[in-house]
Amino acid sequence: EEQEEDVLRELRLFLRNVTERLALDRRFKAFTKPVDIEEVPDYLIVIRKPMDLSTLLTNIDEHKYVTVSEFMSDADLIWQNALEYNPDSDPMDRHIRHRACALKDTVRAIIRDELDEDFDRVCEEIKESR
Ligand SMILES: O=C(C1CCC1)N1C[C@@H]2C[C@H]3C[C@@H](O)[C@@H](O)[C@]2(C1)O3
Repeated sequence: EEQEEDVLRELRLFLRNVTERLALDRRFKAFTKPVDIEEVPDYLIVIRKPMDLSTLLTNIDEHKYVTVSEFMSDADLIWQNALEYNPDSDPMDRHIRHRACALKDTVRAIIRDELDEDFDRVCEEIKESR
C-alpha cells in the first residue's frame, strides 16, 4: 500500500546516501567500479559474484533491496571478493586487503550509528509480507 512504498522510498534514500559517501572516500576508489575483466581475465573464474559501489547504486535504483540486510549482503561481497582475489603477501595485495577491511568496518559503523532499528523492523515486515 502507499505507506509501504513511502517506507521503501526512505530506505532507498538512506542506502543511496550511504553508498555515495563510501564512493567519495578516497580509500575506496578501487571499489567504485566493476573490476575490469579485460585487465583481469581470470577474475570471473575466481570470483563468482562480482560487486562494486556503482552496481550497488544501480541495484538501489532498480528497487532490488527491500531491507538493509539484503543491501548488506551485496555490500559485503565487495570486500569479501577483494580479500579472496588478493590473498598474497606482496604490498599491493596487503594494501587492497587493508582497504577491504576498512570498507567492512566503515559500512558496519554507518549502519550501527545511523539505521533506526524500528525502521529496519518495518522493512523486514514488508519483506515477510510479500
Ligand atoms: O580485486 C581487484 C580490485 C581491488 C579491489 C577490487 N582487482 C583485481 C586486480 C588485482 C589488483 C591489481 C590490478 O591488476 C587491478 O586490476 C586489480 C583489481 O587489483
